[in-house]
Amino acid sequence: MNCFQLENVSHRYDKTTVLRGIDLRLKPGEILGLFGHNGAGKTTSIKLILGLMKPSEGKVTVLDGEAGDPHISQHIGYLPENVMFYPQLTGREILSHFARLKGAPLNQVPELLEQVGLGDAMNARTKTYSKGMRQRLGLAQALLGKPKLLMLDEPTVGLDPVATADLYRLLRDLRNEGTGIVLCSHVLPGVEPYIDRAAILTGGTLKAAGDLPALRRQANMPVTLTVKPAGSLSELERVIHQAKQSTGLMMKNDHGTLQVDVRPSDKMALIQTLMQSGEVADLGIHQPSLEDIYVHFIGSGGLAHRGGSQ
Ligand SMILES: Nc1ncnc2c1ncn2[C@@H]1O[C@H](COP(=O)(O)OP(=O)(O)OP(=O)(O)O)[C@@H](O)[C@H]1O
Repeated sequence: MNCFQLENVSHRYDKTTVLRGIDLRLKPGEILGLFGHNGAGKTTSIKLILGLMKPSEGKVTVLDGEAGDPHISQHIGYLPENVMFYPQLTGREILSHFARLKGAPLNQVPELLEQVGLGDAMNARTKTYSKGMRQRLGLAQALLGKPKLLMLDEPTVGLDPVATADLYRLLRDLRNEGTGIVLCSHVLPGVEPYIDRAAILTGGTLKAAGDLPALRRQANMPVTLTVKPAGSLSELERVIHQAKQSTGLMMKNDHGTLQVDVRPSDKMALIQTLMQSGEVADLGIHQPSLEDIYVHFIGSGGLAHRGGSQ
């Protein structure tokens, strides 16, 4: 079973095409990070999976059924980008209301509020909640009924670093219990260890999708070696220049340490040359991070989009 599958999906608002030929799927027990600049098409993709809209072209399958079918929707949890609640009601009252709407057992309510860290505040009116507390209440709402597919649009907005780490840990637990999770965001720092795969959208097109090693291979970005000389820096530079892999190498002296950018396929050979030279006191290897990969795929077009109208 797939939690969802998009097959050659395109979508238009009036005459403007905002998604083009998207192929993407999510398996149970997997966390997919859906990343893209403002206006890339993340929310539109989510709305299609939720069945709030039909795609202009292509097919959307959710939990092996049709997107929007109420029998399917009851197994989906959704945290929208902007959560709003009745200010006069308490967190507990609000969550109980959503539980009734969703047909979820009411005894889940206090349990979930504890789980998201609102145990002490569940009987306070939400007008007294901070932004982060409202976000946690939104998350509790999304978790009602133990969804098989959980879709979170910008879930870390308003959360402090500790709450963000708590959220990611909670998502990992749910993932381990078999929930398929979509984490939709343009906030990348910190998310890398918690996702299984990333999909990078730009201008309505899926630029890349896969786990981090696959994305690294696809991007073929250089690996950076930080090399500390055992003796003189110039001798170390000479060894690197003479190395067979030196074509296209970028080298920079950073306070007496060399930063060397090397193609992934040349990395091991260069490390061997360096170690055999006896000129290396210490060596660090820095793979491109998710943020580096994102910037690589989004490119300057992404910068233009990010400074765009949204
Ligand atoms: N209801 C709508 N009618 C017309 N155009 C829309 C509508 N909703 C979104 N769009 C346009 O579709 C494109 C994709 O928007 P979408 O909200 O899916 O992007 P996003 O990646 O979620 O962006 P953000 O990170 O800013 O939330 C944008 O150009 C946006 O202006």
